[in-house]
Amino acid sequence: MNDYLSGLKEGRLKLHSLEKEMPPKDAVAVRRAFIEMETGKKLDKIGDFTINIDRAAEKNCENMIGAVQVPVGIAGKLKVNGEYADDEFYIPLATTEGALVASINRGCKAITLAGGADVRIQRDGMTRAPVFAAKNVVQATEAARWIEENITLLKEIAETTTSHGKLLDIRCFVTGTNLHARIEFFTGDAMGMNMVTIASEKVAAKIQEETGVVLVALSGNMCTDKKPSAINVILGRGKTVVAGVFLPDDLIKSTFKTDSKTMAEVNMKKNLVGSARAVSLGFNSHAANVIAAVFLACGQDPAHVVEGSNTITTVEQAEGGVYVSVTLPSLQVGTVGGGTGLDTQREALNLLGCAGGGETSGANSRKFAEIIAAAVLAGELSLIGALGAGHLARAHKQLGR
Ligand SMILES: CC(C)(COP(=O)([O-])OP(=O)([O-])OC[C@H]1O[C@@H](n2cnc3c(N)ncnc32)[C@H](O)[C@@H]1OP(=O)([O-])[O-])[C@@H](O)C(=O)NCCC(=O)NCCSC(=O)C[C@@](C)(O)CC(=O)[O-]
Ligand SMILES: NC(=O)C1=CN([C@@H]2O[C@H](COP(=O)(O)OP(=O)(O)OC[C@H]3O[C@@H](n4cnc5c(N)ncnc54)[C@H](OP(=O)(O)O)[C@@H]3O)[C@@H](O)[C@H]2O)C=CC1
Repeated sequence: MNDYLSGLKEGRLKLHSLEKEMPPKDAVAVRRAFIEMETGKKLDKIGDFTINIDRAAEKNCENMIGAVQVPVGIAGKLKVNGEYADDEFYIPLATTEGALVASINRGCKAITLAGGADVRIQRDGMTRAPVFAAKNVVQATEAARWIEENITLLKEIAETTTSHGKLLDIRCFVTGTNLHARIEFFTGDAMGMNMVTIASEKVAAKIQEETGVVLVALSGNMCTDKKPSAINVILGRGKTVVAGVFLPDDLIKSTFKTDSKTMAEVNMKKNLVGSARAVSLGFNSHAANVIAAVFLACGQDPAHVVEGSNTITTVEQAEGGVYVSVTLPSLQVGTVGGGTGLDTQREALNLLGCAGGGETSGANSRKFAEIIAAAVLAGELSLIGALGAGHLARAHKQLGR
């Protein structure tokens, strides 16, 4: 250990090269000891964890020194009436926000008593949008036309890079001399960002070769990855999912201590008018809370909570109750790849019955997406109910501090 520490101190060794000198388990320990030595801060809690270091240090995290732990709670059972998820589920939620699990749990109870959440996937496609520079608007337009006329050729080229990915469509956007090509792929059970980025590089090279426009950036932000954007709301990204449930008046009263008129009014004035006045892209109460908690528990890319937060919630009064729905235009999830292979995250996915590849390609990631949409519906119901009953502050006083 001391030799390595002095090597790091003297610059003979680099922190990120330790895995070349020793097994990942030792490299992580040496790196942590060096940081403790340099800073004088103890890291023994960060150094105490159970996930497999070999996998994490090689595939998920460079310069690894340990892991932080986030408490995982359970909500449910939650009955989901989906095309891929058709069962009752316990939902794993990683969070530090007191009252969140209780709230989602309450929503799950109401949904399950009401017969379950109906869930459907409207669209399934992950996107990458390279940007090209043209000499003038004529060349930009001609290149866009060439792309649209040669999608079959570009599809063949893209699919030489992946056995699971399928190119579905390319939409071109010309802005002056800029050409953005938004390429959409079916990515099976993977969330797909690495897959589509690798495939898009080959597609972009062919476009450049055939049309003379010059690739400026493989991601030109019209994808749009990890940023709020209207394009994802309108065209979708990842999975576009809709979930709904009818709640009868007696169930609203017994579970949420409020009534249908109040829930509809809270939704209209808060989620629709309030969000419009704020020019928010999220017309919901706290979809991001549910998505973040499931994402952390199940090894998803946490930055994709941004896209999930553009959910739209509706509450409509109907004969004898309310019909409540959530629409998630861009939910990006995978059950293989990324962080899904880490031991604890895989266990959480396994609890939902969707770890790994599905029986047919994409079946597991779609099942997972349907479960998340139903859980978002549960969270929305409970928070709207709590606001209607005037219980939000009380709940967080009792459970969150
Ligand atoms: C806290 C509750 C659920 C109490 O709700 P309640 O109705 O007063 O409690 P209850 O004792 O009558 O229990 C009803 C059900 O709630 C669940 N429940 C109740 N307690 C627990 C618990 N300890 N652990 C697990 N589950 C619990 C459980 O399902 C229970 O049924 P049971 O199983 O007993 O038949 C309710 O007041 C509530 O949901 N409040 C809202 C809290 C919330 O949604 N917070 C979200 C985070 S806020 C935020 O981050 C976003 C925000 C607010 O800023 C966004 C915005 O701008 O709107
Ligand atoms: N590169 C980028 O720009 C970005 C990367 N990311 C990161 O990308 C990672 C996720 O990328 P992703 O491509 O999902 O995962 P991986 O890069 O881990 O690749 C998943 C691979 O698994 C293979 N595979 C095996 N079984 C299946 C199956 N049933 N369905 C689909 N694929 C299967 C596929 O191989 P094959 O293709 O050969 O069929 C696929 O390419 C995350 O770590 C995320 O943080 C996030 C945003 C941007």
